[in-house]
Amino acid sequence: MSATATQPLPKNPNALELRNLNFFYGNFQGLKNVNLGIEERKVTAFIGPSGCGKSTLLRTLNRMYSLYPGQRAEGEINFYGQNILDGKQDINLLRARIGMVFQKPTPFPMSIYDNIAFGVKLYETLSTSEMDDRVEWALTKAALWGEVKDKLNQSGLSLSGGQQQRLCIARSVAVKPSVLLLDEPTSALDPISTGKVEELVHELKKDYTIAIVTHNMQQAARCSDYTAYMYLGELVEFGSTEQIFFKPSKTETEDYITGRFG
Ligand SMILES: Nc1ncnc2c1ncn2[C@@H]1O[C@H](COP(=O)(O)OP(=O)(O)OP(=O)(O)O)[C@@H](O)[C@H]1O
Repeated sequence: MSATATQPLPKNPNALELRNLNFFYGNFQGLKNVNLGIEERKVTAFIGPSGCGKSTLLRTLNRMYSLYPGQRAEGEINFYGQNILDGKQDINLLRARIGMVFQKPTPFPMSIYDNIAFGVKLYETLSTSEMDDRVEWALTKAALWGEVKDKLNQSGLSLSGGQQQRLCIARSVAVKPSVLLLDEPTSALDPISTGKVEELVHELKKDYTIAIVTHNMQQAARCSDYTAYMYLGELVEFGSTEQIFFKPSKTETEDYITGRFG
């Protein structure tokens, strides 16, 4: 037997490393001492019952919370070695490098083309033809180009829900992030659109590190390489998706996975 057949594949470096991460909504502690590494160019899923802190955790990863007074994070979130919680971060640049897609599709009330170009213009000065290329590239990455290439001047709001969500993914991808945070990206979509977004996640992980919050256990099992099970603000268990689903080491995880929770 060759050596490679018995050895685990080498891991990619971690894009993000959370160390003793605590998060507070005023006096309420939403995350409790979370430690976790998010591997580069893999999909990490966050699962757990409603209110366990999945979205809170995702929102700390690009400091989305800092838009809201009274919310604060303590500890470290090292993004390729740099702690993004320290005061020196350029938040706009950080959000370009760590993009986020929300549960409900949120296209801007502008054309499909401008939905993509708008964010790019904040960070780069491109010629018209370079911008055309970037728009096509991002829409192709988001598996939407074929459906919209003849109507780029139509409003983004004229698209179906599933198309709008892929437009939002294209918008994030267009600024060439290294990490994509997806917060229940398919919960407002029908099964066909959900399937398309899941295929897209699979494609995108070749180039991007992805963290996805989902309520849908099958989705976590289908899409992710790693799964984190959270409960009451704590990270209960983290491991390969196969291990978490087939050999969870904690009873709490097993109860949740098998539907015995609650
Ligand atoms: N703006 C806020 N102010 C105060 N508490 C909040 C706020 N947002 C969330 N929380 C609380 O923080 C905890 C974690 O919420 P969070 O939205 O992260 O959970 P979740 O696991 O994503 O839940 P769901 O699956 O229902 O979306 C919950 O107890 C929630 O009530």
